[in-house]
Amino acid sequence: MTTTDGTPNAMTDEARNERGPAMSAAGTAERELLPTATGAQTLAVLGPLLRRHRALAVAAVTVLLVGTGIGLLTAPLLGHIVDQVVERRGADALTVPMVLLVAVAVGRGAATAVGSSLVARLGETVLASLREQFIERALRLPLERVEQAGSGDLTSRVTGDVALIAKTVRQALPEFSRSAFTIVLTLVGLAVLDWRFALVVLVAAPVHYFTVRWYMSRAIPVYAAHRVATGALQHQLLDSVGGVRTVRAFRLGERHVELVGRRSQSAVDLALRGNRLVTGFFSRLNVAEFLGLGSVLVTGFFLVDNGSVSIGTATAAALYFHSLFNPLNAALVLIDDAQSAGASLARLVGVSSLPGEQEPARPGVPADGSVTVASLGHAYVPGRPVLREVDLEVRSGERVALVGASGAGKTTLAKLIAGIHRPSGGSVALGGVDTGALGPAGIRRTVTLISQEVHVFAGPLADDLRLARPEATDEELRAALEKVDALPWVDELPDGLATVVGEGGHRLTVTQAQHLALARLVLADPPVAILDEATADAGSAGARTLESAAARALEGRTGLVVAHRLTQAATADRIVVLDGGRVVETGTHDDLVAAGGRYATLWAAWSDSRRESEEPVPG
Ligand SMILES: Nc1ncnc2c1ncn2[C@@H]1O[C@H](COP(=O)(O)OP(=O)(O)OP(=O)(O)O)[C@@H](O)[C@H]1O
Repeated sequence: MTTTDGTPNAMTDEARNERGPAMSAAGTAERELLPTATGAQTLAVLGPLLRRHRALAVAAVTVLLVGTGIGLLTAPLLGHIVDQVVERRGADALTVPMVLLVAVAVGRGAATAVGSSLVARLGETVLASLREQFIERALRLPLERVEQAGSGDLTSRVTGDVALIAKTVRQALPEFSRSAFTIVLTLVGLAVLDWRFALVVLVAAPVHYFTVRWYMSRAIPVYAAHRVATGALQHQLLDSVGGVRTVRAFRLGERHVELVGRRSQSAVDLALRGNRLVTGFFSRLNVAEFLGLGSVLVTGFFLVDNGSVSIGTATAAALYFHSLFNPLNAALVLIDDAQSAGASLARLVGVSSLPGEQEPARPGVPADGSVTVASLGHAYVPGRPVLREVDLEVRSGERVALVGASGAGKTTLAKLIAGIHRPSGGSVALGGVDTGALGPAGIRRTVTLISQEVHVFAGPLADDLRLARPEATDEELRAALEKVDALPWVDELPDGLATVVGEGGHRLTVTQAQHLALARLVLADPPVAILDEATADAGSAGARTLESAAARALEGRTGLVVAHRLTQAATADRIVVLDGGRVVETGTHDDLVAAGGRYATLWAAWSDSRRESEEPVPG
């Protein structure tokens, strides 16, 4: 199905969820969050992405290695200078090593800058591919799955997790690579000076090893739990703030404050636990530094004493070890960032590896615009059906109004026909083909649903319209707008079709946004269109304008209209009345009024309310 408003329907359903106190109180409590990938699954997704950029990866590693190698010359050069001074060789003997020191600094700086930027580029490129993969899959997730998890879970992955990985890729990854190379090459440099130096440096290694193990075993679950807690908190905030009217109406304020407080407390507790771990981690690293440097100095003393090495070499060894402090600490601290980024990455990959919509091998082709609903039933919550045994036959080109009290199941029926939800029972066929055999893409081509919450995408108005038909010319866009009576106001916009609308642009009224949705419907030109409350929210004058626009947009196609304004029902070919999830009446307006049943009661109430507001009642 297509919603011409293009809104991921999660928001629509948030609004629906908002309605009942039952959900507000309990619905957020037990959500089945979207999955998080295991380490192996994450690597399995990252591997091919990295392989695609092998040349860039090799170039980045080579340049960084060269830069680090050049930097390692600093310590021996300083050691050489110390030897020259000890041997009282005079100032001239220092010229060459000094010039070399400057050359080493410049060479190392240049190579490190180029290498870091190559690593960052590699990281950004891989992240971009991963993000595209994630968004592509997220948009194709079955709506039920997103609803089960709560839209906050998906939103926090798209925003928080992606931002965290991006930050790590930009800042931590280049530094981590530099540090790792420096550590390895410095150890090699120590061994070249004298193998005994390399050996004693390893005294500190067990402390490092156990510190990292101690930290990782505690930090991984804490970070993973922290991200989950933040997702849950974000969802709770969306629920409580987004549903503020319902919360107030049902006096659920205290309950919601308590829920937000509880979720917020659990996020804070986990953050504090993370902080305590970091402090413990650094104290242990200081012990390792003390042990390592002490060992190198004592070894240097004995080696110089027995004449095995010069004072300059011992100095170089001490400088080497000292120069390990920064990269070692940086690399270990970055493990912290890597942990968080790893947890976020696993959450992205978890969504990317969910099964998406399945297209049938040979999708069927609808013969016409007819809609056949047979024994249709649906329950959002198992055991609580909201539609039962609904049978409905809509002829191609017919206009049917769905009428009923609030909660009768009109929107649910509309969504099941549009393929947004999969029915719990029964079947829907479009143009004689079962929706299962049509597949998601086939359903999208056949039905367009316009819901009340029309989303106007930020950008030029023409682009917004072309979402429905990308290849449409400006003339076709204008014709579609004219058909739904929107051309006059579009022509009056500062830049006409090129006017930037939506977030940050020209603000459209509710009626104008609905006009756009109807124009998109005309452009998409599906054989079946469903208008769900499309005119309900526009105020009386706006609603009348939209009613005639909607009637024109439905010309030449099958139209199902969820009619809150019964004037829309009165002009339909047929009216289907729903009550408690069942079809209780079907017929024309005149027949149903004459029958004196459910519809006649609704019509009488509607007419009374209209008379009170002194609007002419048709029919
Ligand atoms: N996403 C959802 N999750 C759980 N229950 C839902 C969901 N959407 C709707 N419901 C419930 O299903 C029932 C039918 O709702 P539906 O929106 O289909 O009725 P409606 O006739 O369109 O109502 P209205 O005229 O108020 O829009 C209601 O009890 C509603 O609370």
